This record gives sequence, C-alpha cells and structure tokens, in this order.
Amino acid sequence: MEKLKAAVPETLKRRIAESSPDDLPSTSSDLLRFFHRLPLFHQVLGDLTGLERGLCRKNERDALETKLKGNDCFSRGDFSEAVKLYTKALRFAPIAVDGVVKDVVPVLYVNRAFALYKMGLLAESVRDCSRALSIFPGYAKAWFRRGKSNASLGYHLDARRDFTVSLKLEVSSNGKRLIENEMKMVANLYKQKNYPPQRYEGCRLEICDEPLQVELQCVSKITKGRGMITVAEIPEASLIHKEDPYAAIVLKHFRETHCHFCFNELPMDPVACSSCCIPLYCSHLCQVQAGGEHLLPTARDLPIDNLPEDLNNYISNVISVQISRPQVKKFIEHVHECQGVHWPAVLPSDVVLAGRVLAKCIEQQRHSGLKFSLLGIWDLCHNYAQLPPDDKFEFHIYSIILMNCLQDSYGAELPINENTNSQLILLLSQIRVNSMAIVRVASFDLMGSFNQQPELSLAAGASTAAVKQIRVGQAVYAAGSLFNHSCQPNIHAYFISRTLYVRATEYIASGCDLELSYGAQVGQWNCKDRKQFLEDRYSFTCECRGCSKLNLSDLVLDAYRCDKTDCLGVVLDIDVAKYENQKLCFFNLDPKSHVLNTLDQVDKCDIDDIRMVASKVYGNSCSVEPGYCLNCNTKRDLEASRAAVREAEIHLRGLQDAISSNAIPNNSLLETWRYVEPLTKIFHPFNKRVAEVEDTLAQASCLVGELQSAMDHCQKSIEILEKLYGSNHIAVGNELLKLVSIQLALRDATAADSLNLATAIFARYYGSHASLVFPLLQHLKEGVCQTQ
Ligand SMILES: C[S@@+](CC[C@H](N)C(=O)[O-])C[C@H]1O[C@@H](n2cnc3c(N)ncnc32)[C@H](O)[C@@H]1O
Repeated sequence: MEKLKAAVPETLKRRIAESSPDDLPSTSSDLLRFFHRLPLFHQVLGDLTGLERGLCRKNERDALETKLKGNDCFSRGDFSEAVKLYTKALRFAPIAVDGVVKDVVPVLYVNRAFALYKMGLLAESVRDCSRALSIFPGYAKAWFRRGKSNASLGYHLDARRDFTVSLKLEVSSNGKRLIENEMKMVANLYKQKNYPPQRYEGCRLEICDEPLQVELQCVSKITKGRGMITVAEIPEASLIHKEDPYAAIVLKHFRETHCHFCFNELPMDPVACSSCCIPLYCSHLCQVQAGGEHLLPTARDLPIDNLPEDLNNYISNVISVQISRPQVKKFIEHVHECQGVHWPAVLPSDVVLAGRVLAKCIEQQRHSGLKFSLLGIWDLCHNYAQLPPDDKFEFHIYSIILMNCLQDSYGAELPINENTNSQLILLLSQIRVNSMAIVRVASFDLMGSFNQQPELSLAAGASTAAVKQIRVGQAVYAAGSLFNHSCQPNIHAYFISRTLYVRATEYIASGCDLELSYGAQVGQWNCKDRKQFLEDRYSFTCECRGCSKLNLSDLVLDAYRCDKTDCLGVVLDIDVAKYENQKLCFFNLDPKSHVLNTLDQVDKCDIDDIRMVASKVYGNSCSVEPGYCLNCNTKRDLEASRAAVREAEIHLRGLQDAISSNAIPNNSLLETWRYVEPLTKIFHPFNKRVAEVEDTLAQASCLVGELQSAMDHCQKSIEILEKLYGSNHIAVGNELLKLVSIQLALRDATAADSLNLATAIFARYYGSHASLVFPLLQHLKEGVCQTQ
C-alpha cells in the first residue's frame, strides 16, 4: 500500500489533499485512470483478490498437518494446546474437496471433543460430537465420545442412547466390547436419574427484554446538526433506544478471541466458517446469521435401519442443527467476503465495514428493483472537508481497491466509475464519524483472583484491579448515529451481543437534548484534552455544556493547590487556564451577556463547590491567571512544582511496575509513600492524579495483605472521584466495587452498604442488564450474602 501511495504524482496528491466533497468525482476518476495504467496497482489487486494466492481459502493439507500437531500435544497431555490446534485445523479444513465430502472435519471435531473431555469441559465436548455427527451420522467414535461426555454430565439416558447407536455402527470386536462395558456402567443409573438433553446450539445469553419507554424525535440545531430530543419527560434509568447494527465487524486484534457475529468471547469449542479461513463463531447459530444457511452441514444418511421410533427421533435431534428460522437474519454480511480471497483479512476494519454497508445497500436495492446508489439510503453526516490530507488520500485509494474487491460478488451491479467511487469515499468518511466501538467489559480480571483460588472464600480474595473496557468490534447504527455528543452526557450506550442499548442516566425533562459521550467526559480529561480528542477523531469542535460552562471538575482535575495551607483554592497551569478563560470569554462576548448573571456561567450543581475552590471567577470580567490561586491570589512557583511532580512520578511508576508483576518488594510501600506524599502537597486535593495515586496505593496494599490501609486509600480515591464526576457516576461505581471486595476480605459489615451504592449506580447505567454486563456484581452480591 505504501508503494502504491508513493507512485501517485504529487500534483494529484495535492489536489486530493485540497479537495472538497464536490471535487470527488474529478479527483477519484483521475486517480482511477492513473491506477489503471500502473502495473503495481494490478499486482496489488491480484494479491488481494486472486484465489490461487488467497491465504484464506480452505486447505486440506494444512488442516491435516495442524491436526498432527494437535495429536502430539494430546499425547503429551497438553490438552488445552491440543484444543487450540484442532480449532486452527478446523479453520483450514474443507468439508468437501472437488465435490467429494471428506472426513477431516468430523474427525477434528471428535479429537477436539476428547481433549475438551479431558479438560472437564463436558458440555463443550458433547457439542463437538454433535457437530461431527451432523456431518457424518455414521461415525461410531463420535457417538461413543458423546456417550462418555453425557455419562460424566449425569445425562445417563442420553449416554445409553449414544452408546446404543455407537454399538450398532462399530465394526471391530474390541470396539464393541469397550462400548458394552460403558453401557453396563450406565445401565442402572439412567433409570434413577434422567435430565432432558442439553440444547445443542443457540444463544448463550438469556436477555431480559425491557420495553422501550419513550418517544424520541430528531431535530436540527445550528451548532450540532441533527440530534435526538425526548418528547416526554424520561425517568432516570429508562431504556430509551434499542437497535441492531446496519453493519458490524470484529476488530483484527479480537479475531481469535471473540465471535465474529455476536462479539462475545469465544468458548473453547468455536465453530469455523465452513467456506473460508477467517471467521470463528461461538455457535452454528452465529455462523448462519453471519454467513447464511448454505454454510450449515448437510448430513449424510445413517447406515442403520429398523431402529425403535424414540431412538430414531433422538438421532435426528442430535444430527440436525437446531436453528429456528426467525433467528436467521435476511441479510448475510459475510457472504461476499467468503471466497477464500485475501482482502477481507488484510484491509483495515473500517474499509471492510464499508464493504458490508455497500453489500447491504445493494441487497436492499435489488429487492426493490433499483440501481445501486448510496444516496438516500445512507443518510448520515460526514466530515470529508475537515479530514487531514493523509486520510483523504487513503480514502481515495481504498475506495478504488474496495470497489475492485467487490467485483467478484457484484460485477455490473456495482459499476466502478466517478459516481460510485465518490460515494464510497463519502461512505468511508461517514463511517469515521458515525461508527461506534462495540465494547465488552473484561471484569474477569477482578474475578480472576477468586476463580484461581476456589478453595478461598470470596472474602479472602480481595482484588482492586481495574475493570477494563475492551473495544472488540466496530458497527454502524442508522438511528443510533443521530445521538450527538456531550462531555456531560445524560444517556449511556452499551452493547449486548451486537445490539445497541441506550439508557437515560438521569431524569430528563421533555424537549431536552439526549446526548451520549463519544469517549471524552468531564472528570476523565480536562477541557483541552477532550476538545483535542474530538477534533482529531471526529473533526468537530465540541459545543457541549461541559466545554462551554464552568464546572468544578475542569477547574480541579489538573490543578495545583494554593501555597497557603488553610486555603482550598486552585492554581492552574497555562494550558488549563487558557480553556477556562475561553469559557469565561464566551459569556463575556455573548451579546446577551449583560442579562446573564454569574449563575449562567456555571454549571448549576457546582456553584457551592466552585465558590470553595475558585471564588474569584465570580467577579465581573474576571480572567483566570495561570500560577495564581483563584481564591486568594497567592503565587505558586509552577516550574518548581512540575519538577517535584516529575521526581515523585518516577517512584510511582516503579510501584506500578511492581504491581503489574505482582512482586512488591519489602518496605516498598513505605519507601514509595515517602516520595509520593509530596504530590499530595503540590496537587490540589481534588486533582485526578491524587485519586490515581490513592488507587495505586490501594492496589499495592491489597497485594501485600494490608487490607485496612487498602480500604483507606480506596475510600480516599472514591471521595475525589465523587468531586470530579459526581457521586452517581459509573467511575465511582467501578471504584466502589473494589471497595466492596476489600471490605468483604476484611469481613467489614459496611460491604453491604457500599454494594448497595454501587448497585444503584450500575442500575442507572445498565438497568436490568447490570449483572449480565458486569457478572462481578452478582458475584459480590453472593459474597455479601455469605458474610451476613
Ligand atoms: C454521529 S453524528 C451525530 C448526528 C449529526 N449531528 C447529524 O446531523 O447527523 C456526529 C456529528 O454531529 C456533530 N456533533 C455531535 N456532537 C456535537 C457537539 N457536542 N458539538 C458540536 N458538534 C457535535 C458533529 O458534526 C459530529 O461530527
């Protein structure tokens, strides 16, 4: 790609860099013409689309080689590595070669089933046997393995049926003897205990479906374009929007760990795409929803006749993949990428996502008998004019490449010309502005310490590791894209499977804007960093109330404390002061400012707190002077303060490294405290860095078993976060979970109170889905019940 970029003449590059949306037909057709004459371009396209060079097609030889490596691991007793290798082999393995069905896939499933059985993953083992049987019902070994796993699960009736079929199919006398022995063992048990058979495939999450409670409306505003408002008032925690994506894609880093359809973490027995080597799914249901029903295996005939009716029903239940039709989506998003070619694996995720949007538009227009056009069907805003020159150039190149890659699937339906190329460039800019990251909460870090030592009670396993949010996918939601951003949002978006849920985090009066955070929030970053992030990532200047009105958080987040010991005033650095001055200027320059009083300049809930730390900003035509206390005007030496902070940070980093490697040396805590303490004398008590230091000290104390001290530090961190975010914010909720964990370990009765506070916060953000998204909450609830 870099060579391709370098080959483009400078004059054309410059025209592209300076182009506006109106110029796109001319710049894109000139680039297309240039590429057509360039041998390098045809070579790049050949690599991306040529089947013979495609690394993503099925390959029986690679599957067999990988299977042998898996067998080696199995014989050494390394079952988990064997499972991984069998999964890799399943990715390569074709169900049929030249129309002849091969046994490699069923054999791999049964091998993996055995390794899973050895690991004690019995339900997974049963599922893999059923998958083998859905392709090859006459496979005696698969029925036998299924019987063994069912027997260990206590499903003795199913086990007996599995062994019965296996015995009828087995040809060797040794094999028959083995099966008969197993049958004897379950013979009596099945009469005593009988459970219904496990569901073979299906959704793993039981989602409690809440009705939507409000009517939303889309309105246009001068500053932010279209946005959503509420027609009626909305109570706190109401679910206000729910939507499936127009198109979605898993991010490259998570291709091996998360389902390519529902984005949940893959189980140990994932299903591979049956026609190319790229996707992995958590079940056949996800596979079919992403790739289409034609990917499901078609079972061969079972070579046994005259079976009793109930056994026949049982067999057909096992070998047919049970997927209900309504669950299968009409549009199949992976189908055009599934020919074994290289491009879906190597092009950037947002470009492949654009391909999925195009494919869906083509399908929709095909149904209505229309010619392809993105205009009208895809009505989202874009930021092409504000894009940096490099991005404009890349979008031009990728639009041409993607059009060519899609030719195999859509040919004349998707003509490559100046119109379609310009539309695709704009589509890439729309995806930049409107796509959302599908996020998963990796709270298992916190649960890890409990799970690794199951012999310990929950109370003994205190942990203060942070709850991590991981971005596993990228998706576009047609209506969800109309929510504008605020650094002080009143709604919250989260994802279950690939569905977007939006919830009001506070009471919202009728007619009010409904705004979520695009990733920058008051309390998390200062005004400068938030604005910078939004400009870099989304190319707009934020006009939200957090960036235009004074708020406590922006004043204290990075502030130094006043040199006078009894003064709680803030001292701001130059950068921060500049942005706070802009907020004040905004009001002073406003033509209506003479009718505004100080209250209008300030976020109302912060008035008393701001008076406490920066009383001077209430003066008329006040400006914020860096280096001077905003209460008493005392000067602080900022240069010396910065130097002292740098020194303390070195020691703090040492402690953080020790925490990561779980090796805190003796006396390290006392030593670090000696160096870190000056930070608390330099920074304002509500400075975010002080909260982070308290949090680090809580973690370190927890690791060395000083739980009382861990609890004190954790509580101090929470007090600061409450000032920065407000006491009902999810950041406080996350910190409260750590506190509960420590309190449980200390058998402190206040754990229940802290958990109640945390539960109330999580309910505002996640409603009835809180425990589903944060399994740790349920875990801690059980811990609190145990200790009561
Ligand atoms: C996902 S779209 C939201 C819908 C959009 N307003 C529209 O008319 O389609 C994001 C775009 O909305 C505008 N926007 C959203 N929040 C804003 C804010 N706080 N300040 C200024 N512009 C904003 C920006 O143009 C941004 O690129």
